[in-house]
This record gives sequence, structure tokens and C-alpha cells, in this order.
Amino acid sequence: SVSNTTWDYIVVGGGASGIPLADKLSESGKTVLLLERGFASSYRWGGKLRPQWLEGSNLTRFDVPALYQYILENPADAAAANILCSDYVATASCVLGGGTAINAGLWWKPGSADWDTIMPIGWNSADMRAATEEVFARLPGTDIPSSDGKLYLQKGAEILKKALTSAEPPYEFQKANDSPDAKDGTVSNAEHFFMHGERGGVMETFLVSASKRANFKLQLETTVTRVIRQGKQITGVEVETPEGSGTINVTPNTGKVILSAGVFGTSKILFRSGIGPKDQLSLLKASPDGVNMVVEAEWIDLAVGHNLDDNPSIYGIIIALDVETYDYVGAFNTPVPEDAAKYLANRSGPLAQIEPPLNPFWWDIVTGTDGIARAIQWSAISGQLNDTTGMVLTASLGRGKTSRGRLGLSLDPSTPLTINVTQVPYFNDATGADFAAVVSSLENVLKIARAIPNATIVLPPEGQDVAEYLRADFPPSMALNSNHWVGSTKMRRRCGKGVVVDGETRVCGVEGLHVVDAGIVGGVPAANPQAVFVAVAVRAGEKILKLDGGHEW
Ligand SMILES: Cc1cc2nc3c(=O)[nH]c(=O)nc-3n(C[C@H](O)[C@H](O)[C@H](O)COP(=O)(O)OP(=O)(O)OC[C@H]3O[C@@H](n4cnc5c(N)ncnc54)[C@H](O)[C@@H]3O)c2cc1C
Repeated sequence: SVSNTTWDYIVVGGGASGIPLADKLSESGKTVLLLERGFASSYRWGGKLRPQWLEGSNLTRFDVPALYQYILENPADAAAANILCSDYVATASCVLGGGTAINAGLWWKPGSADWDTIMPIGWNSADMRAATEEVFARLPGTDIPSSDGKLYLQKGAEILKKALTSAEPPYEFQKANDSPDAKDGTVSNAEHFFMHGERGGVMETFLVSASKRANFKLQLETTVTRVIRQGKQITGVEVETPEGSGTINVTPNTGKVILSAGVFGTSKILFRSGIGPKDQLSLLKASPDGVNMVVEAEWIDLAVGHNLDDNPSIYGIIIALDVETYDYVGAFNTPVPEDAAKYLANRSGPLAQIEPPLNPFWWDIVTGTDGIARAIQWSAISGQLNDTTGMVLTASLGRGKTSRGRLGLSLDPSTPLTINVTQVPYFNDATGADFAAVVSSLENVLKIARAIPNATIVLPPEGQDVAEYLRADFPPSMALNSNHWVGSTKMRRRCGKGVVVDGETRVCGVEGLHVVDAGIVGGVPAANPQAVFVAVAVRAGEKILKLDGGHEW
């Protein structure tokens, strides 16, 4: 054992879900160990990675919103620095904070229809109200990230907002988090979880409160390889640390392990623990990693990896237009001196914002021939376009989409154990209504874009049918992914065919094992999803404590 202490709760993964969950569990006074495979990201937690110009400040590359884009533009660099998880085909962060350490910070309050569409009984809007309000009271977010109260580089956004609000029928301008249910024919500025001009998020709120409790411990650079069980009873986790490998145990009989390692990380741990579909477990058994697996008689056959969902993002409309440009990628190492000074002095200016100005956001609902209402989120970035300037308008199909995919192990035996997307969850629904919804919304927005004065439509090509254009230029593939993976550990009120966890987040057929992360959310919401995961984690924490008789909520 690498630790003689036993724990009431071991939470695996310090990301969007694991941090608020660990905080909630630790409120009870029970002992909570949060294990995170990565290193400290934010300066507050001991993070060190930063470009020269941040030396001497209390900031790392993760804390400055504008530096987010650099990671995406230089994925090889980010992987080499062990920021991105090297063992998934998808982009995900393997440092403290998980996705929240590196993402765009978009922070949308979920609407009732989100809960009622994508979550099972027991997790619908009425059930989720208190948790959602608690999360937004602690982490309200902002639509003006810069501390001086100004938005920067908004020329394109203003032109587009004007076009949308004067279209026929007009989109209504709203602050989206003031009316989370109104995501149909509405336009908003981006809402972020940023705080006081820095990244903020769950690391600056829930992790701070958890860390003040003596019964809570955060342990970094500790990878959980598998859960250990005697038959169906979980006894602890097997870990790898820089000092070596070993086990950490839960309190005998009553202690629990909760997997919050994200869609890819949790599935990998489950597979390695002999929990998953037989085809995947057999593949694993045949791989070099298989020597450590439990014997086949102890495998637990669950549909881990099925029901995978994510938004297909279509960078479908490109407009040449006179807008400002800003070199956010160059700003990583050599920011504009006045902007760096402004940011360092009082966290204001363009470096408090993310990447090319990302505004506005707007939503359409399209009801398909199958009678299902599908939400399409649009966003726009402005900046340099080859030899001119302009805007890229992106459509992202969300709540209501019915296409689903699957994740599984990489079939290539020569590579390390990699979690792959074996079927992408895009445009494979039987009726074709997912695709038709995007076509319809794109036709509508294209009409609006065409009416913008002094704008030239670069894409779609003049005269080409929109459906043909989308089919040819955006075929279903990983290139459409939005990094919003959900659904791979399907939750239903009761265990049964296709179900991985029950409505109390317990892994079916196992004692003392839960999953609480994006994997238990059944589909993508109308907007970027992370606030859903944080609220689900808070609610899950309450449910787990209640099961253990610790608290009545
Ligand atoms: C580039 C990018 C941009 C995004 N932008 C946005 C956005 O603006 N708004 C939004 O709503 N969503 C955004 N997302 C999505 C959002 O960040 C994720 O959906 C969310 O973080 C998922 O939450 P999670 O708790 O399931 O997993 P994660 O946040 O990924 O957390 C999982 C944690 O578990 C750790 N872990 C994994 N395996 C192990 C193991 N074996 N042992 C120990 N620890 C382990 C990981 O290191 C990680 O810290 C973005 C994602 C990416 C990648």
C-alpha cells in the first residue's frame, strides 16, 4: 500500500466533476481523498508552467484566459508538457482542474429542457434546481471578463448582433444566464466562469472550500490504474505515482470509490478493472496490459462506452468583413507590451478574454420530421482570414440530437493502451433529422449573413446547395468534435440492459463504486456543457451522502 490511511471516499479525477463532488462529500466530515493524475495547473495550487512574461506574478499559463488558445494551436507542445492526456484520441486535459484548466471557460446555466431531455428520472429540472442555484451562487460567471468592465475587439460581434436582432423574425438579445430557458431565437454575449480577470472556475471555488477541511486531502500526480475488488466489493484503488505503484484502500465495507476521471479516463479505469462490454474486455485481456486483469469469471458485463455523445461543430459560414485582429497565439510568449502591463497591473484588457473575440452566441430550435426539437448553438469568432479579415460562424448541434457513438480501446496492439472513438456520434440517426436540423439553421443564418452591409460570403460557395456543401465539406468524422463528450456510462433510475450506473450513481452489479462525471449525462445540452457536470456532481454528492446516512438534504 502507498498509504496506511483508509478513506471514506476516494474520488478519482480532479476535474469539472471531481472537484465539486469532493467538496460536497467533505462537507459531511467524512474523510475524502481526491486523486488527480496530473500536476498543479493554477498558481494557487502550486502550478509553475508559464511563459517568461508571467515570471514574478502569481499566475501560470492556465490562469490567464487569453493563453488558452496556445494549447489548442500547439497540441504537440501541450502534450509534451503533459497537459493533454496522451492516451485518448480526443483532446482532454490531464492536469489539476481537468477540462476546466484549459478550456474556453464558457459557462451557461442549464435550462429546464436540458435536464428534462438528457437526464433520467430523479435528475430532472425540479430535482436539479437547488444544485444549479447553489453552483451559480458560488460561481456566477461573467459576460465581461476584463476587470475594467469593458469588452475588447467587439467590432465583428456588434455587426453580427445587429444583423441578428434586425432579422425577420429577429433574434432577441438576452444575457443568457439570466434566462437559461430562452435558447430559441435568442442571442447573448459569451458567459464565462472567469473570476476577477483570471480563469477561476471550480479550482478557485469548490477546491478552495474543500481544502480548508481537515478531512479532505488532494493528492496530485497519482494515476488510478484500476479499482480493486474482492468479487463485487470494492476495497480500494491501484495507483501509479512518481514514487512507485501501490494501493490505497477505502474504509472496509463502507468506503467508496467514485470515478470522476472524465468520459475517457473513467472508461479506461472500468475496462482495466474488468468492467465493460465483453468485446472490449477481451481486447484488453489480449493486450500487454491484460496480465493484470481480474480473471474472466469475475468480469462484469456493462455497456461502458456505448451511448457516447458530443456536439458536431460545423465551421460552416465564413464572411469577409472589416473587423479587428489580435494575435492571441503570439501573445503567449510576446504579448503586446501595453496589454501585458494592463493585465498584470489590474487583470484588464484583451488578455483577460479568450482567443479571437468569441462573440456573440445565438440559438435556434429546429423540430425534425421525427417530432424532436433540436437545439443549435451558433458562435462567431472574428480576426484574420488568410489575406483579409472576417468572421467564422460555427453551428453546433446539441440537445435533442439522436445520433450516438461509441468509445473503445485502440485496436492497434503496437500503441500503448489508448481510448478511441470507435464510432463518432454525428449524423448517424435513422431519420437523418440531426443533419436536416443543421441544414435548416444554416440556411437561416446564411440569409442573415448575406444581408450584412459590406460583407462577402466566402463559404458556403455561392450557388451551392447547403445540404450538398455540408455533406461534402463536413462528413462525420472526429474533425467535427467539440470536446463535449458525454454519455459513455449511461445512467438510469434502475440497472438494466444498456445501463451502467443507477440513479444513485452506483455502478450496476458492484458494491462501493460510483461514476460521477460527464459520462453519466445522457446527451449534450443546448449550450457548452460544463455547468451541467458541476451541478450533477453537487447533486450526486448529496445523493451519495444520503445513501450513507450522513445527511438529509
Ligand atoms: C479544449 C477544450 C475546450 C473546452 N471548452 C469548454 C467550454 O468553454 N465550456 C464548456 O462548458 N465545456 C468546455 N469543454 C468541455 C469540458 O471541459 C469538459 O466537458 C469537462 O471538463 C468534462 O468534465 P469531467 O469532470 O467529466 O472530466 P474532466 O474535467 O476532464 O476531468 C477528469 C479529470 O480526471 C483526471 N484523470 C483522468 N484519468 C485519471 C486516472 N486514471 N487517475 C487519476 N486522475 C485521472 C484528469 O487528469 C482530469 O483532471 C472544453 C473541453 C476542451 C478539451
